[in-house]
This record gives sequence, C-alpha cells and structure tokens, in this order.
Amino acid sequence: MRLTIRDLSKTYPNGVRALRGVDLTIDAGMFGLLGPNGAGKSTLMRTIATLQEPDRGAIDLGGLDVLRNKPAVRERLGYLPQEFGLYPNLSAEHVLDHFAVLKGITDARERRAQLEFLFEQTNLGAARKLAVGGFSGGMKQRLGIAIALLGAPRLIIVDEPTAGLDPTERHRFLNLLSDIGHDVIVILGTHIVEDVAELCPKFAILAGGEIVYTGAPEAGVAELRGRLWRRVVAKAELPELAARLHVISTRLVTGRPVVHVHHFEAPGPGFEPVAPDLEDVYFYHITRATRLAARAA
Ligand SMILES: Nc1ncnc2c1ncn2[C@@H]1O[C@H](COP(=O)(O)OP(=O)(O)OP(=O)(O)O)[C@@H](O)[C@H]1O
Repeated sequence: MRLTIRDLSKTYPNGVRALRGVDLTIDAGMFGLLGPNGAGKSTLMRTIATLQEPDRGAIDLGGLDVLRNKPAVRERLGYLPQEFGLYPNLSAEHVLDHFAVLKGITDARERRAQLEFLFEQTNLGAARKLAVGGFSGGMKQRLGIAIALLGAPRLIIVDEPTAGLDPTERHRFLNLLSDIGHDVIVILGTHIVEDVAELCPKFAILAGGEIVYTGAPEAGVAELRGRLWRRVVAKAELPELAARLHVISTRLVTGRPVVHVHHFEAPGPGFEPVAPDLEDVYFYHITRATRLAARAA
C-alpha cells in the first residue's frame, strides 16, 4: 500500500496559503508529519481524510484516486482528529458500538468481536462501562484511536494525539500506535519531535505549507554531522550572532542561553562541535526555509 500526494495546494478564503505544492510518497508503516503550529499539517491530513477539498493536486491511495472516490477511501480510513467531542453521559462501550454501526459493521456478532479486540488493545476494558465524560485525556485519546481502528482501516491518520498528555499516558499512546499492523499506513501529525524520534522510520517536515524535508530520521541526523556547533552566549550577543550565522536554535541550559549553529567549520572562538539529534534536524530545516523565504522576498 502506498499513498502518493502530488502538487497539493490550498488557499483559504481569507488568503492564507496553507499548502503550497505538497509532494509526498508514504509507504506502509509509521510516518511522522512534523511541523510548527500553523504549518498546514491539519489541512493536509484533513484533505487526505477526504474532509476538505484542495484547490489543486492529486492523492492516490494504492491505485485509488482519493479526491474522486471519497466513500471508498472512507471505508479504508481511520482518522483521529485533533479535537473531537463525545456525548459525556454515554459509556465507552456505547460510543464505540455507535461508531462501529456508522462504519458499516452491521453484524452484531462481528461488532462485539471488534469491540472486545479494541478494548483489549487500547487497555480500556476495565473502563468500558464508564461514562466517557469522566475519562482522563489519555483515556479519551485511547478511545479515539479505538474508534479510528474500527473496520480494520488500511490508512490511519492521527492529528497531534499526544498534545496535553502526561508522560505516562503519552508513552502508553505511542506504544499503542506502534502495535498497529506494519502493513497499514499510519500518518502521525505532530509538533513534538520526540514522538517522531521514538516511532517513525520515515518522516517529513512541513513549514509554511511546504515540505522542507522528507526522509529517515537517521539520514537527517547524518546530514548534519560535523556541521553543528554550540556555545553558551550572553543574551545581548544573540542579535549579532543571528545576523552573522545560521543559528538554528537557542535553548536555555540551567538558565543560560546555548546556541546551536549550522556551519561547515568552527564559526569562531568558544564554539564546540555538537552531535546532532532529530530536534536539530527539525530546527535546521525550519530555519533554513525561513532564511530562504526571507532572501527571496
Ligand atoms: N478554515 C480555515 N480558514 C482560514 N484559515 C485557516 C483555516 N484552517 C486553517 N487555517 C490557517 O491555515 C494555516 C495552516 O493551518 P493548519 O491547522 O493546517 O496548521 P497545523 O500545522 O495543523 O497547525 P496546528 O498545529 O496549530 O493545528 C494556519 O495559518 C491557519 O490559521
């Protein structure tokens, strides 16, 4: 199964260009879609999920033209949106059963079997009779993924699923995602770099509606090896450094700013080499795109 996206563009009526000629090829397995707030991740995922129209472009799912065969795509799709409401007084079992019917699983025995399996998989068995209004954020997200997994979808899209979860629930959720079959395409949209580092053999970075990087996390890290430098700086130095060098990030380490700079050799006294990680890859490509856009303007 392969998902191919070609030249996908979307401008909202207010003039925001949310997607600008997006090209992506996504094979079975976990695929991370990483980008800052407003990058266009939700727009891209909603378009793949047939919930909104692009202005231009094509999407193909294993030979199926997604934009022209929406009902057929929906049969193969599981989608966990960023925000979703559930009737708070209904039990988890009632909710899941209801969505199973909507998904077209009309045979009662088949529906029972799927509910058993999904409550087991999402570790919500003990809570199935409880009203969802009392669920924690993590339980709600796990119920959301159970809903998305109904009907054994071939394409699963989850939008920012770990935002707001505590570390225990976040790990539980990521483990759950990693257990989904390997012959299924799972697109994980997130702004959390560690989610991608922990789960995704392939990923893309979306910034300003454009794909600015796509590949394997290790390849992205390898490209930066030997080109990354760090230095503890005074806050007052930052503007001058940023004007002169490609500063990819400024982090506070025990209250003092530490810059990471992309440069082919040591950029000056006091800089020491640093081994890149995926966060550096993310910041490098985001800042590079911003610099290129500023130069073109
Ligand atoms: N319905 C809409 N009408 C107008 N502008 C929109 C609409 N939906 C999104 N946008 C704008 O399009 C851009 C991309 O939004 P989108 O929600 O796709 O980004 P995102 O990467 O998912 O961000 P976030 O993580 O904040 O949800 C943003 O500038 C956003 O304000």
